[in-house]
Formats: sequence, structure tokens, C-alpha cells
Amino acid sequence: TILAVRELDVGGGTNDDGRWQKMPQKLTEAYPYAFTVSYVERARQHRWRCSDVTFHCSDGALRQQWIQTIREQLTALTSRPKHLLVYINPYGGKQQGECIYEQKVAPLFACASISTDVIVTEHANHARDHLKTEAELKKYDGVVCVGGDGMFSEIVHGLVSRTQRDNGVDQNSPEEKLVPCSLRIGIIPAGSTDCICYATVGINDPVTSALHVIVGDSQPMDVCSVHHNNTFLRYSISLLGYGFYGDVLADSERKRWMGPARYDFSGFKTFLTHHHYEGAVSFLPATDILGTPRDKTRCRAGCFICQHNGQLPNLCFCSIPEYEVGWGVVRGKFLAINAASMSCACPRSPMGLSPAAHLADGTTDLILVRKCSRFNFLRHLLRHTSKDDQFDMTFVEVHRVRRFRFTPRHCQNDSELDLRENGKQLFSQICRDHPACSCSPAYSSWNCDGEILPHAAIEVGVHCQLIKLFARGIEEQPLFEDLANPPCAL
Ligand SMILES: Nc1ncnc2c1ncn2[C@@H]1O[C@H](COP(=O)(O)OP(=O)(O)OP(=O)(O)O)[C@@H](O)[C@H]1O
Ligand SMILES: CCCCCCCCCCCCC/C=C/[C@@H](O)[C@H](CO)NC(=O)CCCCC
Ligand SMILES: [Ca+2]
Repeated sequence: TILAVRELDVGGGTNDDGRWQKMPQKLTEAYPYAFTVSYVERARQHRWRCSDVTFHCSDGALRQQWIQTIREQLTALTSRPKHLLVYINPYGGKQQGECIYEQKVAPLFACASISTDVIVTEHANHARDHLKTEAELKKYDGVVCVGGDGMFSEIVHGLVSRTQRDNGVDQNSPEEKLVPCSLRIGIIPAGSTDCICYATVGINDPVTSALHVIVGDSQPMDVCSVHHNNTFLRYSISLLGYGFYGDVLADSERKRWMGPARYDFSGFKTFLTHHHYEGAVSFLPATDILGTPRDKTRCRAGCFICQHNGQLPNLCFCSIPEYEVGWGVVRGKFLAINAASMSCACPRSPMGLSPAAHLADGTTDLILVRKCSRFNFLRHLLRHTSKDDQFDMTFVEVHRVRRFRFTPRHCQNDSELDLRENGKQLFSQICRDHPACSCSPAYSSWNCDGEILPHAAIEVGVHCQLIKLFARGIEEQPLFEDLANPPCAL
């Protein structure tokens, strides 16, 4: 895949980059007119690199003809972005965002003649609010986010909210069908987890991601809307987790100073605490789709299942009265309730929370882990790091759903109590009532893509292919490493 073409001044001794040319003098005399073509080269483990090849001609007119023809071909590729809006979080991950962008990404965009407007954020939600209200979106072919999953979530909230406002759609209604965003989003990974980047590209590498932006890749993605009592709370793209992942996040937020290691520390601590939570989960299974959460096939570039299911009508966002018939209910005590709209693969867990989940099939995998022993829960967790099936355990069930609701036990009959005000009081009350109990608190919190939600009772709906990324999904690994470098083609 060609990225760019430029003239090369052989006579001057240096090229555009200031590097010395090591051409034999006789050759440069015979063919003094040179041009350089930059192209994508595939490297190991889904990495892409930019490489150059130089061609020499004997006559200047011929060189101009080559350059002009290649440029015309590149201009005809309408999916490639020409003007981008870039947001950089200078405090994400190891605080390298600005440096990564300036050193690795900006030179590639310049080489591909992409112009940019760059905003270095000054506070949390700066990017979200700018996109929501101020940004002149018509000027751009896409938005680029330099940061982690939290920063990406800001961009999604900004773009989705703006699109709904511009189209007169009310986000507060859980039944409303949302309007898809037209601008694509590029993620340059510079955060702690970078799970969206990893699961859509196959690696967290800024250069690879920048090249996917330049070639104008497009990967649709599902987005979940989360509501409480007909009020919009947040959108989720990767994980909604109650119990274990909610508690890990709540604990790790108090330890931000530890950097990315806070998740390991809080993960270990939460595992030892071993709290379970009581409640009811009701869900609308996706019965009309291809694929199940136990499949051995994976969502990969050009995924047939996403293409097929993406064309099905989504019955939960249309004017038909609520489709209660097919709803299932599970009540009990849970160590974890997770909804994974995509695999959530990341370096910590290369297969992810739900290895067979799809990026753009209009469903989320609802994983219910019932109360079990610490030993069994550890076995379940450890299976996320190997090829073993983490769902093949008696206390785990998984459903592919279009919608679900969760109601914690203590507000199943009453209207929900205010968590902050009454949570502690309720906890001590329960302990007084049951002096010998294991003292699990009544409520956990929902981890929504790394943010804590303010309510435990929520209603979730999946919006099929609501956003698009500058990515193509994970490409199948070639069988032999030699095949990793196929001949270049335009
Ligand atoms: N200039 C800023 N100052 C402080 N916080 C910011 C700024 N810009 C963005 N943020 C916030 O920083 C949070 C973390 O950012 P990001 O996702 O880039 O990094 P991270 O280290 O991966 O964090 P996390 O693991 O929480 O996702 C985001 O939720 C975002 O809202
Ligand atoms: C005892 C051995 C245990 C091994 C278990 C490994 C299981 C790992 C599964 C990892 C799933 C990551 C899901 C990603 C969630 C992101 O939306 C979110 C935002 O970045 N990250 C977290 O909440 C950060 C939460 C990180 C939790 C680890
Ligand atoms: Ca999905």
C-alpha cells in the first residue's frame, strides 16, 4: 500500500530527510532524476512500518509523469483522510502522549500530506466538551485521539452526543434509536490499558495506528447506552463490569499515583476480599444472529458475522412496543456481572474477557459469575490468560444479548436508594442483622470502560455500528513469517 511519493534531488547529495544518498556515482549520472515512494510494510505481530523505495529515471519529464500518476491515484482514494482534528491527553499512561505524537505520528501525517489541528487537553472532559459544542466538525475527515481508553471514551461521548443533538435525538430515552456518527476516530495508544486499540488493530503501537489512519481504514463498532430511571448515564464500548471489575476500578482510582501498576495491586486486593453481590439480571437474548459466545471463530478483519448481523433489524430500537416475550431473568449472588461488547483483548489478557465477541454485530456478551470459592474464581480468572475456556465452569454462564437490566437485591421492591447517602448505612444494618455473615456490602459499582457509574440499577442497550474507527480489525497472522511481507500494491 503506497502512502506517498516525492521527488528526490540526487545531484544535491542529500534527500528530503537530509540523509546522504549512497548511490554509485555512475548510476546517478546516467539516471539523475529520482523519486521516492513510501509504502506500508507489515512486520511481526500486526505491526506496520513505513518503508521507502527510490526509483531513478534518465529523464525529468518521465519522472514527473510517474509522480503525477501516482499522486492522481492516491487522490482518487476517497477513503483517505486529508484534514484531521487531533486531541492529545498529556497525562495519559506514562505521560508520553505529546512526545509520541510529535516524534512518531506527526512526521507520518506530514509525509502523507494530511493537515491537522492539534489540541493538547488542559483538563479532563476538555476534548469531550469541545467536540460536543464547539468543534467545527464539517472541516474534518476524522478525529484522532492520543491517549488511553479513558481519552477514547471522551471522544466517543463528545461525537455521539453532538451527532444526536444535531439530529434532534433525545439521549435520555433508553428506547431511542441513535444516529451513527459520520466522522471516524483514530486511536494513537498512549494510555495504561489501550484495550480498544489492541482489540481493533492487534497491537498497541503508535506508528501502526497512524498508518491505519493514513490508509483510511474503517472499522464499525457497537456502542452500549447506559440509563438509570430514563436518565442517560454513559456510553460503553468495551466493558461494563459490576462486582469484581467495579471493585478493582473503585480501589485503583484511589491509587492513581501508582500508574498502570495500580490495576495489578487492586486486582489482587479485590480477589482476596472476595465480595459477592445479590441482584437480578434480565436480558433480551439476540436470537436472530449468527454466532455464539462459545464459538471458536474470532472477529477478524472483514468479519462475515459482523457484516451479516449488522444488516439485521434491531428490534429493541424501533417503534414496536416493548418486546418482553423473549426476556430471560437470572437472580442470585454474583462475584461478577460483565458485559463485553467486544473481546476486550489487551496485553494482560490477549484473548480478552469474551474471546468470541464481535466488534460490530450489535450484541454484547453478558457474563454472569455466581458466588463460588476463591479457588474456583482464581481458576476462572487464570483462564483469561490462556487458551482454556473461561465459560466452561458450573458457576459461569454467558448470553449474547441486545439489551439487559440489572437490579440490586435491596432495591428490587423499593425505588432505588441513593447509593452514596444510604450505602454505608445499609451495609452496617445488614451486618447487625446477620452478625455471622461474610459482610459483603449490598452494592458494588459499575465499571463503565474505566469510569465508575453513580447507580447500581441500570438498563443497557446495544447500538449496532454506531461509531467507526480508523482500523480494520485484527488481521489473520500469516502461517509463515515470510508471507508477512506481501508484494506492495496500491
Ligand atoms: N489534560 C488533562 N488533565 C487531566 N486529565 C485529563 C486530561 N485530558 C484527559 N484527561 C483524563 O484523563 C483520563 C485518563 O486518560 P487516558 O485514558 O488517556 O489514560 P490512561 O492512563 O489509560 O487512563 P485509564 O487507565 O484511566 O484509561 C481520562 O479519563 C481523561 O478524561
Ligand atoms: C490472578 C490473575 C488474574 C488475571 C486476570 C486477567 C483478566 C484480565 C481481563 C482484562 C479485561 C480488561 C478490560 C478492560 C477494561 C477497560 O475498559 C478499562 C478502561 O481502560 N480498564 C479497566 O477498567 C482496568 C481494569 C483492569 C482489570 C485487571
Ligand atoms: Ca458486539
